[in-house]
Amino acid sequence: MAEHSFPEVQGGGSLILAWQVRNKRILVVGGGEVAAGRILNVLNADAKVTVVSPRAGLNPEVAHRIERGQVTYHDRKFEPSDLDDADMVLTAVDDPEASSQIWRLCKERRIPANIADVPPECDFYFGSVHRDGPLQIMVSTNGNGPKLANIVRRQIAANLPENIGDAIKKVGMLRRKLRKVAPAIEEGPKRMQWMSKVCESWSLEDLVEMDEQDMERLLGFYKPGIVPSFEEIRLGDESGVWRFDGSFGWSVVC
Ligand SMILES: C[C@@]1(CC(=O)O)C2=NC(=C\c3[nH]c(c(CCC(=O)O)c3CC(=O)O)Cc3[nH]c(c(CC(=O)O)c3CCC(=O)O)/C=C3\N/C(=C\2)[C@@H](CCC(=O)O)[C@]3(C)CC(=O)O)/[C@H]1CCC(=O)O
Ligand SMILES: NC(=O)c1ccc[n+]([C@@H]2O[C@H](COP(=O)([O-])OP(=O)(O)OC[C@H]3O[C@@H](n4cnc5c(N)ncnc54)[C@H](O)[C@@H]3O)[C@@H](O)[C@H]2O)c1
Repeated sequence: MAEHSFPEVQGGGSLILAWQVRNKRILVVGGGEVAAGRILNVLNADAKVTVVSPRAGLNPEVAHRIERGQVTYHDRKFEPSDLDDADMVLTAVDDPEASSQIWRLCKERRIPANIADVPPECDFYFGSVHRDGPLQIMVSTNGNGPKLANIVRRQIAANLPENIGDAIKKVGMLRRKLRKVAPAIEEGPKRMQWMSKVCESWSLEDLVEMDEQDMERLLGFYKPGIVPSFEEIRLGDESGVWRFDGSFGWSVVC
């Protein structure tokens, strides 16, 4: 029997996920610079954010979010009842005792929490995030060097294709249309194979250029399992691809 080679387990890492917090209630305790960063992160993920922090200690960015009504605000120190309707808690206060009390209460109530500055009291760490439309890249050094996470993130971002976010947007549109054209669960493998071929064979520029009409035309080739090139799609009737004879493109086993 052939010897399999499976990945080695490398313990000591984090489970990096894309946590869906849309409309989840997130409590941020503290209104300083660190809180400002946390608030932006969770607003970018469409959470419902409540901030508890005395007005005197508010950072200008946090004050701006409050003024704009982007968050619900309580002008006072933390009280245990603040946890009553929280799905997640983020603390960023300059008071270690208050931090630890909040952590203990969160544990009792099984609410996931991030306590800034106290890694052993964090259920999850934040990371350094690059965002370009639907694309998000997070770098974590697992508590070893947050500043280095920032530096690595910027280096990665500088080396990305300029139009990657727009290309991903277009692929998202095409996938949603494809699921309308071929909604059956049994079609999953064929859908996935066809989408993979589109992503592999079209350049990012092609994907960015692709308009609604191109998408409709391209989707016309899903049934026979073919992926014409962008040029063939744009040329339309002149390209010959519209009179498909099975001699080009990729065939997908149905
Ligand atoms: C990535 C980022 C995300 C964010 O916060 O959103 C983030 N810290 C950032 C910046 C930053 N933080 C600190 C400095 C000063 C320089 C330095 O110390 O290096 C700088 C640099 C700066 O400010 O530019 C100080 C610091 N941070 C922590 C401690 C406690 C400790 O280590 O014990 C101390 C020491 C306090 C002290 O010594 O007193 C702990 C954590 N900070 C984390 C995340 C988690 C681990 C992430 C990872 O390892 O990858 C973790 C474990 C928990 C958490 O907070 O979730 C964000 C960069 C975002 C960006 O700019 O892109
Ligand atoms: N993890 C990280 O990435 C990171 C980076 C830098 C600093 N820190 C740490 O995070 C903490 C916050 O940093 P900062 O620069 O935002 O501090 P800051 O002093 O600017 O802000 C602290 C905020 O907490 C509020 N506050 C204090 N006690 C409170 C309570 N009981 N209830 C509600 N609000 C309360 C204050 O009013 C203020 O708005 C500090 O402990 C700092 O050392 C963490």
